[in-house]
Amino acid sequence: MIPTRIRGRRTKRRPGTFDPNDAHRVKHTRIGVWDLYQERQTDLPPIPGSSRLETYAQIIQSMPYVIRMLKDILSIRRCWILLSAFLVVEVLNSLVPAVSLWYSGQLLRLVETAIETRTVDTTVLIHVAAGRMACTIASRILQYAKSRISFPLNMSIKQFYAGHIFRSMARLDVPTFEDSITQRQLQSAWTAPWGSSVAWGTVQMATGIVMTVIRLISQLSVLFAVLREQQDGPLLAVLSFSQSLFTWYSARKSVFNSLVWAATTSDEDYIRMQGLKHLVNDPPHRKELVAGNLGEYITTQFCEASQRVGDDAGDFHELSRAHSIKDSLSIASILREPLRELPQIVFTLRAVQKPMTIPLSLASLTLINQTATSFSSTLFALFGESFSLGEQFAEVRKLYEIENVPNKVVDGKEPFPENQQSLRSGISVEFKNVSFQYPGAEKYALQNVSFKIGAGQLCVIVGGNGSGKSTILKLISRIYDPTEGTILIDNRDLKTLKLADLRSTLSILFQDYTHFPLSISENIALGNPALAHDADKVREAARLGGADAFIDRLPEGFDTYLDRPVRDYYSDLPEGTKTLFGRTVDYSRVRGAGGLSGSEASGLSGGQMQRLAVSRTFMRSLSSETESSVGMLLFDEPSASLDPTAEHDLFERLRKLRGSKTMIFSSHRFGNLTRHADLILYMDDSAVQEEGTHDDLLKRGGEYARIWNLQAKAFI
Ligand SMILES: Nc1ncnc2c1ncn2[C@@H]1O[C@H](COP(=O)(O)OP(=O)(O)OP(=O)(O)O)[C@@H](O)[C@H]1O
Repeated sequence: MIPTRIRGRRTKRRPGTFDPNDAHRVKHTRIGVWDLYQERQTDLPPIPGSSRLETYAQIIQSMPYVIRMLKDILSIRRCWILLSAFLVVEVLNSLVPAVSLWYSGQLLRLVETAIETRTVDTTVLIHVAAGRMACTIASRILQYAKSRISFPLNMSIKQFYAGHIFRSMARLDVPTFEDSITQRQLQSAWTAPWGSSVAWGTVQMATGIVMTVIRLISQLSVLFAVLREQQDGPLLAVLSFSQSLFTWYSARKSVFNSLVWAATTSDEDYIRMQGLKHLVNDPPHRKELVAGNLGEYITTQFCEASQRVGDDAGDFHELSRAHSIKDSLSIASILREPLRELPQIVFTLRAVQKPMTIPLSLASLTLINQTATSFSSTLFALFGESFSLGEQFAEVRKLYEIENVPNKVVDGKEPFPENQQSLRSGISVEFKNVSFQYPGAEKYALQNVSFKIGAGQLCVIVGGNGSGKSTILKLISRIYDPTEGTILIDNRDLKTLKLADLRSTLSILFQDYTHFPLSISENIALGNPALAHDADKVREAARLGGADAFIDRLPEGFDTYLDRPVRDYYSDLPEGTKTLFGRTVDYSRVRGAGGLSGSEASGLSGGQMQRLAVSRTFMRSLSSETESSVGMLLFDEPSASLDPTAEHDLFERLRKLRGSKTMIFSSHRFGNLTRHADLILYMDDSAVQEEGTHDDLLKRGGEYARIWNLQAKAFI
């Protein structure tokens, strides 16, 4: 059990080490996918709160989505049983205060009879007193049952919606994903408070409000019936209500503490899920995700991993909270409530013994006092909840609307290519008066650009920084659409072609390539999801990309995670603890803070990173099974971080392996590549200034020739 006792002080750092394997001093607990190690006799700090989501919309507008959400929740396995049980427990729970009040009224009546007639029915007295006690115990047990049912219900709902959101996000293109409105929408759907889901929060809030109303009405009816004939009732009620308000306010204060504990997970599927989540969530990966047609594959992978892990796949703090709830039904906690009631029972019994000396109004006071405490806090909760209901329903609407966010790059209808075999001899591409502005940018990245690259040609685009080279490659792969002009692929308008078909015929290495927070093997394999499980192909691609040698030197080889997407948790470790769970302890992090951290340093050089990216491209374009599915290879500065030998080797391999497919390079460097090019486009100021072969351009004596001579002289 994780103790949750709250203490208002921080423990002092002390010398020594924290060794999770020291069974004498450290206790191990398994919580879902997490292993928690606690120094004995220490507590886990409570989890800090999180902010409310900002939304403003009408309940009516969101109602169809709320109904759909309910249908979805009921369709989840086990959920309708859990939800029914949850509702039954909630209804019973909200009726308990009224029943309890009724018993108190009966006690009052007994006192009244005792004063008037000097007699008491002992059997009824015992019956009523026992009933009153049973109510408090029932209330505690119902609360426990509620927590136990809520947890699996929440987890199932959360898993369901994680898949839903993941799918909605994976299908978005770059301009839509970069759009700030879409970003906000995704953010609110993905990051719910306390790791719970919007859907579960809505269920809780809606049932909470209904139950609060039931509780208030039943309490009020019973109180009215009981106090009908009592004098001084209103005055006593006002006094009691102000007292209970004060109690309610002061009970809200809490303090945090920090003690020695650490938690880690070694669940492969959970770690991978977090990696995939980053992949779909982080903007730097979006281009490759879109161009690589990875959406469907990673969604399947995520859902499969999610299914394998099941409900254990939770954030550490969330699971630990549930774990502490599970163990919180102690004898002391059951007795606490009855003990609080004891004074009233004792008072009543005394009233029975000496009816003449105790004024009846004192008994009424106790009753009203007690009711007021629960009544006022319930009423306040109701106010708070009804204010947020509209907001919460709007969250549900957003949750469903993200699956309908239209992509800005509109899909074409025509299949491509007509003949798969034709890809072997490459694809032609033509720009006709193309101009392009990045969303939100004032300047044109391309202005009135026209050129034609024939099928099977090797084209090199050269030019200074910001001249528009990368933009040409992004437009060919429809990461963006031109603002003006037309692009033809094999003489067909690019926009009419099915996006998935088009992208599967292209293999692109972006200049600002990213690495996914997954294993090295998967980083390469995602170049071609169809062959992702073929370890030999992955190794071959790594060899062609010049990455196999350094990967083999890594302790975990191809299984190495470049960025471990799941962090370890620890708090107040003794200073001597340099490593934990085989990894370096990072003291700079806020200790015990929840959520996903930034990435761990991968320790690879820029050149090694680039080799990995090139390997991914090889995986896509040069595996024999898929040879015919790629007809054009696009490389944006593939050798920027490579040393001269590695660059030379890479170009040789690329030239040999491309066969007769079209290949386009973007480069700053003039030389090795440009001399072999069928076509050179020299770009400057967002436009193509010169075009032709190396010899043509040298003869022409323009800017290309000038820069070539400049570079050649530098090596003399
Ligand atoms: N995502 C973007 N949003 C806004 N402007 C952009 C974006 N990407 C590029 N630009 C701008 O568009 C212009 C062309 O950029 P592009 O990346 O095509 O140039 P480049 O020739 O590839 O440059 P480099 O050689 O430095 O890679 C530049 O002015 C650049 O600042």
